[in-house]
Amino acid sequence: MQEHAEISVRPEEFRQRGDVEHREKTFELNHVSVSYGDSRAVHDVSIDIFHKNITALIGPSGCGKSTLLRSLNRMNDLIPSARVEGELLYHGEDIYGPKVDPVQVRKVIGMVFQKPNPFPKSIYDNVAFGPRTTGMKGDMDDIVETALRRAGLWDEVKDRLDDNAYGMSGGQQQRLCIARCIAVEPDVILMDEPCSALDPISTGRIEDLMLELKERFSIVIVTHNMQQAARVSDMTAFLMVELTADEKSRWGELIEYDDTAKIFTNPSDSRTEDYISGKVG
Ligand SMILES: Nc1ncnc2c1ncn2[C@@H]1O[C@H](COP(=O)(O)OP(=O)(O)OP(=O)(O)O)[C@@H](O)[C@H]1O
Repeated sequence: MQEHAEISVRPEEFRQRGDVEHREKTFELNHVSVSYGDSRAVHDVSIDIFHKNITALIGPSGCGKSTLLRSLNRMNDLIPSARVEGELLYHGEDIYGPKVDPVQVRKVIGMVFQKPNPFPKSIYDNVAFGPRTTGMKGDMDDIVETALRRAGLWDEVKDRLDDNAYGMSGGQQQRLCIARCIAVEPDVILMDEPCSALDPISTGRIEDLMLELKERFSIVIVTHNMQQAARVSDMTAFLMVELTADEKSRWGELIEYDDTAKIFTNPSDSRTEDYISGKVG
């Protein structure tokens, strides 16, 4: 953590607090909107995202799920036209505060992408990359092994750590990317459709892994797969694309946010029900 950063919560410190296992807020979004240039992608989202929960963002293509996800760790900063409005608090602190270092934010709030994107390096070096870059203390072999174990990959790769990551299967590569993300001990893992490039067996392994990882990390996942959201998530946010009458402008809006069980069995909004039941979408 750089001295000037306003974000003062350290994951290890947060984990040591004994009384926060459930429903402690990791994020508070108050009237968050994200635009690209003049075009609004997500409008006026207010939700709390809870500690050690899996939170799913679902909704039809273009409703702004990925945009909203990227706003949680300032990945949108990397898109020059992107602008975030409203208040986005992380453990009570403004993540867009003027003194916050976005690089530090992305270390504490890691991200796994749709397509596995390992570096063209050895399996070991992929996992060691983050800890080396951030100057993490400790024995590097231990750090790498712990991350690979937590990602459910150790037994498969322990005898080939020097092999190039490109020689792994897609599912293994995605678990390697998860290992790379957790090697720097983040607090939150953002996952943008992490299984969409994977076969059903690899998808099942990642879902099992998510359920294990939430013992330690908060997870926010964008998924097109409603069964996946229903299977793994604790909370679900459903977004939809809204259109102006002349259909010239469109933007994403939050329709409903609740316990996943409620969203999938007894949603409050008929639009959620229509989407979940496949009537629209
Ligand atoms: N880098 C960008 N520059 C300009 N517009 C963008 C950019 N990324 C997304 N958008 C626009 O923002 C809106 C929301 O896109 P976003 O990818 O967040 O939606 P999504 O719900 O994740 O979609 P999908 O499910 O298809 O991935 C869309 O209209 C999209 O065209």
